[in-house]
Amino acid sequence: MTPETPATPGIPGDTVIVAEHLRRVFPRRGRPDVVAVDDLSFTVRRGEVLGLLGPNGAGKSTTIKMLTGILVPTAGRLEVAGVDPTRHRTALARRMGVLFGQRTTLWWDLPLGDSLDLLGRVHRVPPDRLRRTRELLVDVLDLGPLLGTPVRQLSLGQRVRGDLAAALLHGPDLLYLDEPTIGLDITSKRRLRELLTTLIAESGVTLLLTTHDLSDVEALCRRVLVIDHGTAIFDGDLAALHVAGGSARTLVVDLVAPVPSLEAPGATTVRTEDDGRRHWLRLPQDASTAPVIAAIAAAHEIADLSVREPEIEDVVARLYSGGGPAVSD
Ligand SMILES: Nc1ncnc2c1ncn2[C@@H]1O[C@H](COP(=O)(O)OP(=O)(O)OP(=O)(O)O)[C@@H](O)[C@H]1O
Repeated sequence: MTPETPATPGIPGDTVIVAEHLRRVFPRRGRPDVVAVDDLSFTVRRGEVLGLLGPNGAGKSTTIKMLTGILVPTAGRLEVAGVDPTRHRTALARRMGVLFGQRTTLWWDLPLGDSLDLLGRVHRVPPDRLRRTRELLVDVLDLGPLLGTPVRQLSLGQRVRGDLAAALLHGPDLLYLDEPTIGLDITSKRRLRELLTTLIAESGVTLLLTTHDLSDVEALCRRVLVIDHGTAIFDGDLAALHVAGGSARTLVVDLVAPVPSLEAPGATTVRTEDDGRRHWLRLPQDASTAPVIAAIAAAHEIADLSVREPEIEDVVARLYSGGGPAVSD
């Protein structure tokens, strides 16, 4: 494997991934080709945690597969740790961990422990280091009681934990997690997120995560890349995502005496119910509710009120559909 970092002018030296005008087409016999990834460009710096979001079929898994070298791009340029992943797949595999939540990389018929040992040998991890890392992962992922169980007998949550151990066994500094929490119960999800949070903080790993669970993104990612129809429609941090999605806070006001419409400076009434007793007012996400509440209270007797923060789900859904501002109701 050649250079560690890309020598592309204008790209910071700690950049680990460079994707430029990436395209991947799947030809189909007798039917139109599928353009899974289309003119996708982005960079990732060392230690960054990037959430890859997009609706079903947007091209997220195809992108991850190109990054790992499993799939060859039809066009465009891809550089991972300074090399072309399809030409240096084996060398990159030593520093890369991959988890596909929907399928296992473990041997189906082998006990989990044997699978892990075998993988350690495949990656040529020195025995001492393998033993230490294996012990640590077994402890943190609570795999002890499962080591003797054939992978096919593990529950989904147990299997994903086993797969995560497999992905981390050789100490990768680049981690691709494709839907790691899919199908997990709330407790397993929380544990996995906590583990990843610790890993990110302690090891400085670069992590690319695809998920449909936006609470994964809120828990783990600072930056998100939203893909739709194979191309990037947003690249930035979570705060910018709210701005791009037209996020709004919603003030729900219950009045003692009904009014047909409620006016307040800085807010727009978006809904009225209960014969004019309950009103929904929308404010920009960064606006203070205090002056709006004060203005309403000066003119009306308030029975109750609540503020609803925008849901990231609504914001992202708006982006997918290219729609207007997100309003929580
Ligand atoms: N091997 C293949 N042959 C033909 N078409 C494919 C192949 N792999 C993926 N596709 C198509 O490419 C498009 C992108 O698929 P991809 O799996 O990358 O999407 P995704 O964003 O990961 O979706 P999801 O959220 O549903 O997992 C889809 O239309 C899919 O049907």
